Amino acid sequence: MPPPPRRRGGARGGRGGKRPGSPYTVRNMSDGRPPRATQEQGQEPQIHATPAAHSKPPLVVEGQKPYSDMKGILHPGLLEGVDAMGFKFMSPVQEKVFSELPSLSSDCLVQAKTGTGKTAAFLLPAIQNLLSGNRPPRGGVAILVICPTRELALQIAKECQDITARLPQKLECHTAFGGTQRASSLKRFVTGNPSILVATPGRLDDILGEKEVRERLQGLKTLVLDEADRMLDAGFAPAIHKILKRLPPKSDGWQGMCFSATLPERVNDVVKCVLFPGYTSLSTIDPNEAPTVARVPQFFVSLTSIKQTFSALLAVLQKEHESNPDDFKVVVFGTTANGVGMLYDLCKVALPQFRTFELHSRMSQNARTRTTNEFKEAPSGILIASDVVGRGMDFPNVSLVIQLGLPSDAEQYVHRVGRTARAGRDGRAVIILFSNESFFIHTNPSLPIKPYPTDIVAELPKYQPLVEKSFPRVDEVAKAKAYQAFLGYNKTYLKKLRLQPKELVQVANDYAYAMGCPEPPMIDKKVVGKMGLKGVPGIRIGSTY
Ligand SMILES: Nc1ncnc2c1ncn2[C@@H]1O[C@H](COP(=O)(O)OP(=O)(O)OP(=O)(O)O)[C@@H](O)[C@H]1O
Repeated sequence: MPPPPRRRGGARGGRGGKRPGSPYTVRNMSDGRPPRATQEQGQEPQIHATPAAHSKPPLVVEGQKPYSDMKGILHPGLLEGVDAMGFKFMSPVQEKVFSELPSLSSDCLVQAKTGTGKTAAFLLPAIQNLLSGNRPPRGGVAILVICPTRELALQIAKECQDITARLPQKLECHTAFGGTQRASSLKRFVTGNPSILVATPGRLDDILGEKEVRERLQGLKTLVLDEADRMLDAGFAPAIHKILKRLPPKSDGWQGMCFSATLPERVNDVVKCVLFPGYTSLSTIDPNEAPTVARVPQFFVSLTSIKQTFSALLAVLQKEHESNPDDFKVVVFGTTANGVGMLYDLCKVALPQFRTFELHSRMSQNARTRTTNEFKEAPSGILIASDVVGRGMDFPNVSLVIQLGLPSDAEQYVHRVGRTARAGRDGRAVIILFSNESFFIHTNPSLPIKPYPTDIVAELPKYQPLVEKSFPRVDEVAKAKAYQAFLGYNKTYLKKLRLQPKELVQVANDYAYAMGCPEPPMIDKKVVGKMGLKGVPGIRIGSTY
């Protein structure tokens, strides 16, 4: 039985208000210079406006308070700003923050589902706070937002720019993230008047080494950790702690705000570094409910062999397209950047009828920003992506999310699913796992993932010829890199996959055969050593690229 046709946001009727149709620019540590026509390597990235309001139904459900109720609490310029963005009513998390925070400058830990307006829920109180007289001297940063990825930093800065666009006095929002020229952007920052700074941890930590930058942050009023659980996990926590050491001490009284769709228990132990004891904890999620959006039917396809991976991906894409040809904007998540590069090459060859996009950390920042903008504006198409856009990114109208391979944890699964069904729309999600990865479904029973409604596996032989015909046209180096990345990624999950190193190599070799490789690509001796796979039979030592 094919999946039923989907309804998209229409039941809520009406559309959001008008948004300007021209591209917005976000300054990257700049002081308001006009947008560039093209983007040169290392120069300021620009992010385009989310497409005009005609594609954007309101996020709100009946019974939410209108923003007009905030007269006298929010600055009239901010109210005009949100109105121009099409925000007539507060989303539940926005309403909760305004009604339940003891004051707009209170410390808080806030959880709400993906795509429900958390960005405005932290920007509005923080900016209002700044406007109410809590402004540091000229050139000082009042609001610092730290988030995990460059794309997200640009997106948050753009939303900040939209929100503040109608204020009588311009507030400069700067960004700081890697992949852009450090010296010139730093100069713009220290010579500008940056009231708000949106940054990723690596570059922020780096520029805080400069005395002038530290001085700019001495009057900090609000620190926001967006995707707080990610910012405080083992990967980012060391950088965050280093950053905190160079900011004014918490005892200076700055406000701490931590936001995420997922806040696992362990976060409570670490948020103390930015929140005072007694902080307000807010959630719009019932504790017995899964933190995925209820409107997203979620399915899994369990493969008997890794060899079926590619035919399964093509099968799911084609099936989903057949059932909803007019509503087909898809994000496919792979597990590694090189794996994503190869999948993109495959899809480009095998599915020429669709517009395909690729986005991962091995691309230049310019290419990443360009693809982000293009996919935001595309009415349909397939984005093959790694986790650089797994959290926070707001690509309008994504109708389907496919995850190919094991997510690192339940939180990552939830955030990826959250790229669909945003701002009140509907969406679907499918995860494709091979037998050893299927434990993910059983070990996360709270996730509402059901078997895919049709027996995809039985139909795979139909799709195999397309895989076999397409792979000879995919670059051999891309395949070799994907193979190596597959081994490296899965090596870290050996125990969970219930595989011995030798068995993993066999699985990886099957993956290579499925890509049409006559024999497994060679791997450099040093790399094999680093992976801890030295001496494991089945690996071919040598150099492929
Ligand atoms: N009050 C509102 N009315 C209409 N649209 C809104 C409102 N608030 C936010 N939106 C829109 O909803 C979409 C999702 O918002 P946002 O990106 O802030 O979600 P989020 O909760 O931060 O998601 P994630 O958990 O993925 O980071 C955006 O397109 C935003 O412009």
